Amino acid sequence: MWRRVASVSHLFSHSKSTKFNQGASTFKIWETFTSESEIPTPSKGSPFVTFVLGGPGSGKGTQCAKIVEAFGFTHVSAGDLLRREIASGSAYGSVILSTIREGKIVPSQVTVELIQKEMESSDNYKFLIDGFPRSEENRKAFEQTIGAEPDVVLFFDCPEQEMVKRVLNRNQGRVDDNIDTIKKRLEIFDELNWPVINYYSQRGKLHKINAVGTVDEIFEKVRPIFAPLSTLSSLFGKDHCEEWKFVPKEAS
Ligand SMILES: Nc1ncnc2c1ncn2[C@@H]1O[C@H](COP(=O)(O)OP(=O)(O)O)[C@@H](O)[C@H]1O
Ligand SMILES: O=c1ccn([C@@H]2O[C@H](COP(=O)(O)OP(=O)(O)O)[C@@H](O)[C@H]2O)c(=O)[nH]1
Ligand SMILES: [Mg+2]
Repeated sequence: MWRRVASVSHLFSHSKSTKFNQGASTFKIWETFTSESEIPTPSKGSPFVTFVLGGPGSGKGTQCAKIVEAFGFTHVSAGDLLRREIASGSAYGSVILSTIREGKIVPSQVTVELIQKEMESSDNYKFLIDGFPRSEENRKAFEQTIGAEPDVVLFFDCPEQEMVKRVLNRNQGRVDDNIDTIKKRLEIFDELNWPVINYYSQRGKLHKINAVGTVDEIFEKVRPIFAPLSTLSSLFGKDHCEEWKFVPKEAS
């Protein structure tokens, strides 16, 4: 279900000044809409953020590519940003590399800064944040730094055996796609990611998707979650859609 909300000023209550929270006028625009007009009014815009969660090999990246193609999101993969940072020879590179090798989680400050830069350099307002947040600490750091909460949270639910099989067959030359690191990543996922999943489930934002099946079968479960976005785009145009927020169904 979709409804119009009082813009997004509530999303930015703890925020620093970022590209996305400078529109103090947006609440006034909503007041104008509710009191005087039935026609949606363009606002300064706000990010439409989707977090994409799931264990290693659950198919997050694969499904993100399909969502980008169908719904025009910008894909921000936290893992890819970290790997790019290593490849660039940055000061953080060696710490990131050893953390990834051990299957642990890179300090939130580093990851959030990379995500923030990526979001701010994009002209798009729809973002898929893939593989993040991996812990409650990650989640809180994002909220505080970016000043936004996710509108939608996808969780690809996949049995461990299937995840291990997929990761071992991934063939992308990743330093962490070996059986020892996968075991550690699964342990860390169990310990630190479940609290994040439960947090969003309690807030009614979580869409749990059974990640077993073909890529297309799984995408057919994802598609209806975003279908209202394209309906709104065709009815009102992009600017007007920035004024709409998704009100998710109860988590399944
Ligand atoms: N539904 C699926 N069935 C079988 N293999 C899949 C499926 N989805 C993705 N894969 C493959 O599994 C591996 C891991 O997928 P990926 O999207 O990288 O997962 P994640 O980003 O969650 O680690 C890749 O080699 C991918 O091609
Ligand atoms: O927010 C993040 C995302 C990734 N990682 C690190 O990067 C690795 C690979 O993450 P990616 O999301 O690429 O792995 P996937 O789940 O897709 O296999 C993880 O195991 C972590 O060590 C991290 O520390 N923080
Ligand atoms: Mg991935």
